[in-house]
Amino acid sequence: MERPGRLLLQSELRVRNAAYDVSLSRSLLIWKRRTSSPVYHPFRPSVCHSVPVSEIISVREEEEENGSRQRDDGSWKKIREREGKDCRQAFTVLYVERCRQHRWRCAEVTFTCSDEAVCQHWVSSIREQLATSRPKHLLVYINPYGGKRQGKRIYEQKVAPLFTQAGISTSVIVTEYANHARDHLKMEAELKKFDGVVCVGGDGMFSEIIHGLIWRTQIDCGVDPNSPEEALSPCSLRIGIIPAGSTDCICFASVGTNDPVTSALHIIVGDSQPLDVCSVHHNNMFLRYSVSLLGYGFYGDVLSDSERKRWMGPARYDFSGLKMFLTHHYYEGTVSYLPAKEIQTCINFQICLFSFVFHPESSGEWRTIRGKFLAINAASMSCACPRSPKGLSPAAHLADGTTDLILVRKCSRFNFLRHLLRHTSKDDQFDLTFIEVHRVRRFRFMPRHCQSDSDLELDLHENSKRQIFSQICKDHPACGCAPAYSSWNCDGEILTHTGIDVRVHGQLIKLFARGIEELPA
Ligand SMILES: CCCCCCCCCCCCC/C=C/[C@@H](O)[C@H](COP(=O)(O)O)NC(=O)CCCCCCCCCCCCCCC
Ligand SMILES: Nc1ncnc2c1ncn2[C@@H]1O[C@H](COP(=O)(O)OP(=O)(O)O)[C@@H](O)[C@H]1O
Ligand SMILES: [Ca+2]
Repeated sequence: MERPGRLLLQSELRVRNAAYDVSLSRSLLIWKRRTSSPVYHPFRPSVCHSVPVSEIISVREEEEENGSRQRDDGSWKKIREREGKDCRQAFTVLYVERCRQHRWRCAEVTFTCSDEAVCQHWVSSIREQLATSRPKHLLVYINPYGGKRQGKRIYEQKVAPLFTQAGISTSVIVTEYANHARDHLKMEAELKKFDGVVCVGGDGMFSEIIHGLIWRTQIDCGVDPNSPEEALSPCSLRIGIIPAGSTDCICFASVGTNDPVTSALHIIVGDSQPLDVCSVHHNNMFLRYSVSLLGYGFYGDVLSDSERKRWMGPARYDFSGLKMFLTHHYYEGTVSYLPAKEIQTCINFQICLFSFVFHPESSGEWRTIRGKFLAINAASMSCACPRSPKGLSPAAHLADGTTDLILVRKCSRFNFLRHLLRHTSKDDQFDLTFIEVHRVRRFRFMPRHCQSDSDLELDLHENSKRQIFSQICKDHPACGCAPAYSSWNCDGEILTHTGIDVRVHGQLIKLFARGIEELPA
């Protein structure tokens, strides 16, 4: 248990008619049952409770009348005074309770005191301790069409009541078209009025929010958002994600679950988790930002194919995933990357599996790999999601200024299936001869048909053969000859260019989250 530190308040209060010693410090609220006899009671239920002050959701005053509680709206006070009943003051503390799989729920405990002044002192003391780093005014964007189209209902039924309880005021915008939220943040939103932005939707909706917020921040700070070499200014507003999409991997990988109530509670207690953002350029022209997966080949093809099946809801990804697995296309190209240099081996192996602590500014030399790939994936975070609870790159860090470049070389369908299946089990999906993983700060990709003249000359002979074949293949799709290009899946959006230059901007944004907590053994 955490050490309580200097006590701010200590009283004897009652909980469900039993006497408790209750104490408040800057870090903990503790209530300990008073035992009338010193005799040991082996069957007595837990007698000492403690809650970190940082995990108290709110406090409200109650009035207790002969055991039956009433909310303090004034009306009861008058009746009580008139009738002179035996009344005591009470207050209720709402706090975070941990459930299975990183889920949080709201629990409550009501303390009764004999003295009204004592009660008020407790309420105001707890409220004073809650003041720091918690948001008071939030700007909420809801995508009503994400995932199973439940965004609006999820927000209204599960999230809004908690915000009200915690005294948070909100401005809610239900989007009317794609990029509505992005453009509102870019041009209209009065950001000074808010302590954070809430995104109700999936990864695509989150992507809209960060594009709006990052662009706006650069303009406000006088930074050119289009330049690939410029150091971008970090965004000061934190972003909360209420999961209501199809994959929800950004929420899952930063909170540990895709549960709207858990997310709402992380927002209320004011958690803060920095996040790396990749900028993607093509020939010095800005294309997009990415925080989760940038995937060429398999994941690009799955996304392109699934967009036409949006009516299927989240199941479209499984359908297209199976289809693209069977299609088994591979793509040729050159990947170059700047490795992140390790400076210190990770001490705690249990947290970081194979990982090291990397110095984000250090650099090695650019390295180049040419080959035939089923997939080229850059995971800037683990990309854990319900489909793959450990994610595409289980040891990726949320905010270390690096991305994990995963190269899946051309291999048999059987081997690719082994790789895919390992995403869902404890087996290491990288421990296969056709997989390579590099932790990088920057990388480039060039599909074979865009390579330089000298490269092209080398390939000329093969190329002309290929062009003839690709014509034949259009007419005879059954021949199985692979197309030359895939597309990039950039956090669930399709990129219009295949040759890209990617750079990681360490800790460019912040989430209302705390990363995935280690579960007690
Ligand atoms: C055989 C089982 C294989 C399971 C392999 C699962 C790997 C899943 C890794 C998922 C990484 C997700 C990264 C996040 C991407 C999102 O940004 C993005 C957008 O999300 P949004 O719609 O919420 O806005 N989502 C996606 O691009 C979805 C990717 C989903 C890929 C699913 C692939 C399923 C593969 C099925 C292969 C089946 C072979 C079966 C043979 C018998
Ligand atoms: N009101 C709207 N109408 C149509 N599309 C929208 C609207 N609001 C947002 N979008 C777009 O919907 C897409 C998918 O949203 P998202 O919330 O990520 O759901 P999903 O996880 O199902 O893909 C995003 O690209 C986003 O830009
Ligand atoms: Ca990272």
